[in-house]
Amino acid sequence: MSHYPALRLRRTRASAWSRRLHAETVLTPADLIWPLFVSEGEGVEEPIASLPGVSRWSVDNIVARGKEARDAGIPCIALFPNTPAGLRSEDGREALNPDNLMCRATRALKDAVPEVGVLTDVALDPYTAHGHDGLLDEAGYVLNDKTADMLVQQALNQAAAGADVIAPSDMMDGRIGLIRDALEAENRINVQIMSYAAKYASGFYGPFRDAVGSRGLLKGDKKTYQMDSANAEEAIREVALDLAEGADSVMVKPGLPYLDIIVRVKSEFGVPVFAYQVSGEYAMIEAAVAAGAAERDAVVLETLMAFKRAGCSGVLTYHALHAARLLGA
Ligand SMILES: NCc1[nH]cc(CCC(=O)O)c1CC(=O)O
Ligand SMILES: [Mg+2]
Repeated sequence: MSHYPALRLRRTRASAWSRRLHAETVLTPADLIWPLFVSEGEGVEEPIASLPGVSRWSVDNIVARGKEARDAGIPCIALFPNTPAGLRSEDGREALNPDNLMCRATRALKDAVPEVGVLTDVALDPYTAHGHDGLLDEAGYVLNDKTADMLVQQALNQAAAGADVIAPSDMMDGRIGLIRDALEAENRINVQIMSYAAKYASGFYGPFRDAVGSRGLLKGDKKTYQMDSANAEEAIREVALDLAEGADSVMVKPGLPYLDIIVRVKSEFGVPVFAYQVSGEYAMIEAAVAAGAAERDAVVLETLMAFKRAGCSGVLTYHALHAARLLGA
């Protein structure tokens, strides 16, 4: 082992070509999943105040975004609906409607840009009148098994519309195995499941709840089903169960505050791990940029690289299109 002055770690950093040559991690457009919010109507773009730069789009405009994704080299889009108020109910049954917003957007995307993957969110919160991810008992507790039965039907509904990846974000116990069995029974053997396996009850979801219209409806919090930020061992158990039940990949969410969880999951299981850089994280970056405290391009790419360095296969990020264009297809 040589020492200074023979050993100088700055030597390989001295020029751009050498920094590129020595980079341990790469970030490309292929690492990005772009979350999009779907609204009713035609030709509609609805900006979301708490998520500056992000809009809800009607199905026709979602197709246009799909083409942008393809052209920028983004492999996959994630869809979330802003269900019209009149279609929200106690049991969220609109989630099972084969012509709901998600299914229409999925069909339109698979029709127009089949080469882009479509990942659909399985959870009832965009469809319930109370904004929770499942069915409530009289005391307001989210019922696990009855909710899981609904989630299975919701997943089958999305798969029938053409979803490539089913992504349950509800945190009910046992739902991955139930969904996998149901997909097998319908012979949808190549539909993937990306489990939101370690999803924390977080203060970083606020702008998302504005985007899907559930913030004003939500009573209480989601701490009886989403994880406690104090816990890491429990995240390992969640991931182990979802993998045993048939998940193809697992997600950690939110992103940057939970990089330690990503590292542990990756080293423990060696499976594809994804991070969701959530709405509040996006909003923090945009607020810092607006305040003149940060330069957007630099912090966007730096945070996305952090996920790759931690071991992620990819990242769901509202900055996906911007980042993909910076990186070049
Ligand atoms: N099923 C709910 C869901 N799916 C994705 C997000 C958050 C994503 C984001 O903040 O960007 C949430 C919010 C919540 O759990 O209340
Ligand atoms: Mg679980």
